[in-house]
Amino acid sequence: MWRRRLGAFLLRSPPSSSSTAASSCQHRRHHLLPREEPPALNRLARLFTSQAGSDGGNSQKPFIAFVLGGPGSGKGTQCTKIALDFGFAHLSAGDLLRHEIASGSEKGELIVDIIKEGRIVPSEITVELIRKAMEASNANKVLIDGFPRCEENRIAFERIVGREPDIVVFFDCPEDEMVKRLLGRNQGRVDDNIETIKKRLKVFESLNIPVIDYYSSRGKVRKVSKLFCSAHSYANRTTSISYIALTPFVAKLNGKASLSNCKISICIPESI
Ligand SMILES: Nc1ncnc2c1ncn2[C@@H]1O[C@H](COP(=O)(O)OP(=O)(O)O)[C@@H](O)[C@H]1O
Ligand SMILES: O=c1ccn([C@@H]2O[C@H](COP(=O)(O)OP(=O)(O)O)[C@@H](O)[C@H]2O)c(=O)[nH]1
Ligand SMILES: [Mg+2]
Repeated sequence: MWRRRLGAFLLRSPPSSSSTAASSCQHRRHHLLPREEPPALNRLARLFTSQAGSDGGNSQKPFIAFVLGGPGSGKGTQCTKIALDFGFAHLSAGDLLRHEIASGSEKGELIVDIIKEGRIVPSEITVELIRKAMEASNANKVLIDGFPRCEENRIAFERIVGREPDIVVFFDCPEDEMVKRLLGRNQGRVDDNIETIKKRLKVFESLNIPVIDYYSSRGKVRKVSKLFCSAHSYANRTTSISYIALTPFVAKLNGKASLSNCKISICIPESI
């Protein structure tokens, strides 16, 4: 009785309006975030069925999932697990930038200053690093973690790579939880201090949320709700939830035609 199914938390309505793409990284608030919906596993079944017949995995193009969420929302943690379990290549935009810094290049000097201030690195630098990493990985399923950070990033990616993502997984973590996690992350990062964290949170709200709104309006966003993102004592379940966000698509890629092959629901205590 104290348990309920939650697969449907991740299912969103189909696109209801056209894009509101901005041409540059502007500061603004947004109202098109995906809605929470009541349980409806039949909708999941329909979604799966509608995907199963399409060109699942046979095309030359890799399947692309953008993984977004505020700083400290758990993107990297979840991507590592998804990559292991589902055979995705995990490309972290932040790690690619930090790698460039570590290489001692001139570009790296510019990047480190921007990261210290919590600002966004010019699109052409990041997109080029991602494009090269995608090419080098030669993977047919790619998680792009922490990118695009703003509308300008998104537009540059779509122009240069010539693709939209297939889906966008969004970790909607409460701000206080993100701050707590970042302050405890202990990876010696130049940006995990309270001053920079405040700036990063502002940049996330004003520049990254519009990207999520945009993809939401195109029906691509699978949101992991605040409730589950903040459930730190249920880290494994949070992982299961990100599986659910991806499962219909992974099943499509694997060419599986039966729902019984998918992890389509999990049970959690009502209390969290
Ligand atoms: N569900 C969770 N509960 C508690 N701590 C978490 C959870 N997910 C991630 N963390 C921790 O929070 C910090 C930030 O996680 P990370 O995956 O690096 O987030 P992001 O990539 O979104 O910034 C890390 O120290 C990580 O171990
Ligand atoms: O596409 C990107 C990804 C990251 N960053 C910069 O790199 C920092 C760290 O990004 P990362 O994704 O590693 O941080 P996280 O959100 O995982 O804490 C960000 O604050 C930005 O300054 C950026 O400019 N563009
Ligand atoms: Mg990260």
